[in-house]
Amino acid sequence: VVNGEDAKAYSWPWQVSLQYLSGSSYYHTCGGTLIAPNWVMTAGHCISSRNTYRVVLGEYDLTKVENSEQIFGTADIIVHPSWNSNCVACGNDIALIKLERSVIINDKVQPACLPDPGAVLPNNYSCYISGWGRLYTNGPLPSKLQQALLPVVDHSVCSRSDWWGSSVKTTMVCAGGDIKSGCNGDSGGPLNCKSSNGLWYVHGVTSFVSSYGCNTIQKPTVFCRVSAFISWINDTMTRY
Ligand SMILES: CC(C)c1ccc(NC(=O)[C@@H]2CCCN2C(=O)[C@H](CCCC[NH3+])NC(=O)C(F)(F)F)cc1
Repeated sequence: VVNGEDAKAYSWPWQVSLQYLSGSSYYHTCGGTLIAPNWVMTAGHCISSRNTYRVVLGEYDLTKVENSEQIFGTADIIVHPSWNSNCVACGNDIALIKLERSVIINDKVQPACLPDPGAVLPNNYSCYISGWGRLYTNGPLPSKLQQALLPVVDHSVCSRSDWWGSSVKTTMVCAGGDIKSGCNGDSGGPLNCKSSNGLWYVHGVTSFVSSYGCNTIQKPTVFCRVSAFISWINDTMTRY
């Protein structure tokens, strides 16, 4: 997250650190969202069949053991069947991870609410991105979870030729476009949006930023629009 701030510890209790095994150590590679006691939602581009992953919940400072962490192996990983790793512009950048067992729900680990099917947020609606992605383009990863307020940019603006043009589809959500943005390592994490009922809903899965720089003006962070995939999510959680 570029130009964000330290999140309050455990204030996004559905935030996940997806980590891959390299040698004898695990490394943070992507974010994710807990959506059920044994299911995590992340980005399709975070998954490689060559990797072994683990999922950490109740995480805050990646460099410390805080005794709130719950660590799980994966029982199954289902990448959206229409995800094409050669075409991030095509969308469908979403995957589901079935955990080897259910999490212990507590004040630091809770599932997120998902939006109603088809729900589209209006231009300028305030949402927060959260993650342990780079603090600036080509910069370091933070230790503590970061967050930044990113206003939603509706499709009509986001698809303007001097914005993302036809690279952005209606199955995506744009947010930001100024000096705040997601950055590499935030992939797969949540776009957290507060509803009028006072609950937080995850409307986006962090998908891409400009390859010219994470916080490039008029290149908002682009998210997979969760409300376009509710049926697939429910079907998949039922079938696997
Ligand atoms: C739509 C198309 C023109 C396009 C637009 C933007 C990109 N961006 C990028 O490639 C930049 C550079 C590093 C990784 N990256 C990204 O945007 C990666 C996803 C890459 C998926 C494609 N391999 N995502 C992230 O870094 C993020 F923002 F989700 F945390 C790539 C392609």
